[in-house]
Amino acid sequence: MIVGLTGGIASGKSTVSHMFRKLGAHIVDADVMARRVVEKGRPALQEIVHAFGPGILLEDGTLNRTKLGEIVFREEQSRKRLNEIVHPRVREEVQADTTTFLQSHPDGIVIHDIPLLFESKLEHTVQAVIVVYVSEEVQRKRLMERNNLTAEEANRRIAAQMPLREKVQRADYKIDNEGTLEQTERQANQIWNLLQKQGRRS
Ligand SMILES: CC(C)(COP(=O)(O)OP(=O)(O)OC[C@H]1O[C@@H](n2cnc3c(N)ncnc32)[C@H](O)[C@@H]1O)[C@@H](O)C(=O)NCCC(=O)NCCS
Ligand SMILES: Nc1ncnc2c1ncn2[C@@H]1O[C@H](COP(=O)(O)OP(=O)(O)OP(=O)(O)O)[C@@H](O)[C@H]1O
Repeated sequence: MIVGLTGGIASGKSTVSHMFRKLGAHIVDADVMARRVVEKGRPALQEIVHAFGPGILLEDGTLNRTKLGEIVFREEQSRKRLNEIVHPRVREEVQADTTTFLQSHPDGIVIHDIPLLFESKLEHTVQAVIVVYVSEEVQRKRLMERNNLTAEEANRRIAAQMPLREKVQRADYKIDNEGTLEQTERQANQIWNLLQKQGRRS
């Protein structure tokens, strides 16, 4: 069974995916895949240099993620260009990892942690979608603290995604991550039990 886990930037997807991992899920993290496909020597990195210029690399030849982030969260066209380079490769890696896992664990639950699941129209690739949500105020505060951003920078990143309330409306399961980690974990446990029942039925 494949389940999508999504939300807004800094709404708590990684926090929740760690909880599901502890419960026994196999997690496929799109952010991890997106880092892997742009490592030194990979064709996507060459394409990024072609599109954004050699100044987008650090001295050691790896991607300057801070600089690229500043560009793409400011300019929609640049973001689209980067997405065109990175997303098809991330999709391939997600699929390959999932196939390999399910071959050896046919009854396992695979969770696709994909921040842009709805934006990229990937709902049809999963059997259920879990959305992790917080209010926009808490989202901005946690994002500013985690990434050391100004309110304006954080707002630009939030605006680069579908509004979180729209994602909540499309969810099969919702996790309110505004409270304590214990409160979040309780919701994750309940959903895990429901997913196991759903898996046995299908
Ligand atoms: C712009 C980049 C270099 C910034 O790197 P950085 O290390 O600062 O951030 P990181 O990759 O950890 O992403 C943090 C969060 O930003 C959000 N985000 C990232 N890319 C995008 C995007 N293209 N559009 C909207 N939101 C995005 C996601 O919520 C993600 O979880 C990087 O995010 C990137 O390569 N983005 C393009 C690939 C992508 O879309 N990744 C997201 C899921 S596949
Ligand atoms: N319930 C909570 N209480 C307090 N802080 C939290 C809670 N959940 C998450 N955080 C913190 O909020 C920040 C964002 O959480 P996390 O990294 O899990 O979000 P994410 O949705 O995976 O982010 P991204 O989209 O950027 O990958 C982190 O610094 C995390 O430690």
